Amino acid sequence: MAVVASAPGKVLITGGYLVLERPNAGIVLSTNARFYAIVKPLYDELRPDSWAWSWTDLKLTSPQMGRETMYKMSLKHFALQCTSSEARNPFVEYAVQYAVAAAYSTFDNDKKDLLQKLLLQGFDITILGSNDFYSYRNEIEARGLPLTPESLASLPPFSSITFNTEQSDGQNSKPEVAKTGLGSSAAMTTSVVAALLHYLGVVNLSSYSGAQHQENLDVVHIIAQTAHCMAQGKVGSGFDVSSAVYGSHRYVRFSPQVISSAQNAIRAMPLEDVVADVLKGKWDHERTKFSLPPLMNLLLGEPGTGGSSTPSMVGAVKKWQTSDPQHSSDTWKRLSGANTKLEAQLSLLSKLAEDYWEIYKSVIYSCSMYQSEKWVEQASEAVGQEIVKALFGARDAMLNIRSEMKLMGMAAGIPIEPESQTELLDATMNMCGVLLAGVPGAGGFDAVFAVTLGDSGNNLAKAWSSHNVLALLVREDPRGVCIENSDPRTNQITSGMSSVSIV
Ligand SMILES: Nc1ncnc2c1ncn2[C@@H]1O[C@H](COP(=O)(O)OP(=O)(O)O)[C@@H](O)[C@H]1O
Ligand SMILES: C[C@@](O)(CCOP(=O)(O)OP(=O)(O)O)CC(=O)O
Repeated sequence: MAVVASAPGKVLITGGYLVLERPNAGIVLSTNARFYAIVKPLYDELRPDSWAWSWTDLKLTSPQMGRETMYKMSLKHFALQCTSSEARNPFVEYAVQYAVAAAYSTFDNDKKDLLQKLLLQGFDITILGSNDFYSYRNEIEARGLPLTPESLASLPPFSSITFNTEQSDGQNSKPEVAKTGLGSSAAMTTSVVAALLHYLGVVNLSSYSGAQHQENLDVVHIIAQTAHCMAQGKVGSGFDVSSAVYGSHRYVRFSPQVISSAQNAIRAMPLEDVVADVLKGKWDHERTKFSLPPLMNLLLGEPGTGGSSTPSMVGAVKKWQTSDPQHSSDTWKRLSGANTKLEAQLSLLSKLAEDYWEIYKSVIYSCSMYQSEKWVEQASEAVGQEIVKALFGARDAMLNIRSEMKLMGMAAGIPIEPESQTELLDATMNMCGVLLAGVPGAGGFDAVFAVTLGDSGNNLAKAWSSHNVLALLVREDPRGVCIENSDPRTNQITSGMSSVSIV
């Protein structure tokens, strides 16, 4: 029986760079862009001679990249050998090795016998990412379609991915595939780990509540986070894996030493012991409930194509921190203050919505029809004025975040908020019903985000389109990893809009 798991992509709205260091927090919103992993046995029956095998087979299919890769996996130390000429996928390789090792390290002997049988049937894994993870601007332009969300919705689900062809040119290098910046590798790793852990019986992800479910999610998180770090060859803050597992939240990173046994593993320690160690480690990441206040929407707009490579930008910021400790620390303090302020204003707005729903609703809908300079006129009594004050508090905090991030980029010699994005964000923040806008995560040339009030998102999408910016179909969706009932290709899952095929 096939197991299908899915995990969401993310947008980091506050905390870029700072979230790399504890105890700075980042606000990460998960989205309705999801990555799917479908896991089933490669062979329906156990082959008669399989008892003597010391290797099993793994087939990994990525239809969107036109890749089908075959591996042999050692049943002794879970090493993977690629037996086809296709490109390898380190994220999935580590996900498979760590998930299988997690089963070995947690099962008693009876369960290990069953596990052995499952392994001998081989693994057939298919991975699929929602279109929203990838840039389709070039395709839309090539087809002569307008740069609108409707054109995006007309693409078939799980369309082929475009590779960036430009040569890497150091700091401003482009990633391998043309991406929007929603964290495809973290969502991919998490979906594969969740599907495998569920398939092997390490966790049961079918029930969606209670303490047991939280514990199961924590196991998925630990294995996915460790596999993702190993595949990337670096330890980032982990907000992307965390949101792929838990959904939207306020994140404080884990202490990096918690995965040190995995990093030092090559030294002859069996992988199941390494994974047992990592599972027992003191995972101290924090995740606090957080989502956008009611009647506010997240929108993403793609001004260019291809995105920016995060690791080189992080490297440049770290170099600047070492070379100019005084100024960099001052900038980080100011940024941290502005991040905290934005978070506080959004929380206050959620609270005001809870306590005074009717007034909140009426003020937000009124403001959604005007530019911010007219918002003060939309509130007549005390609570309404408090709501408008909080809206301005959030805007001001965002403006401070943007200017500090821009300065940080200039000091570090990288385009965190490049001039072209500044112009776009300023224009966006001046449109009717737009609360705030910014560059998510590491910034650069990935898609920008905006938070809009009421129904003003449609007008913003139209305005963006006239500025040559493609409004994506992505919206906030606070759900984390989950088990799906079926293959998403049979459901025709799209980004919340029905698909009209034009091919
Ligand atoms: N559909 C897919 N099939 C196979 N591999 C994929 C797919 N989508 C993404 N990847 C892998 O994930 C990598 C992108 O990861 P990364 O550069 O971290 O970008 P992101 O910011 O989206 O996580 C790609 O280079 C590719 O190796
Ligand atoms: C700089 C960072 O703090 C945020 C990067 O955020 P992005 O959302 O830009 O991430 P990618 O999907 O990897 O491009 C690095 C980190 O937190 O690991």
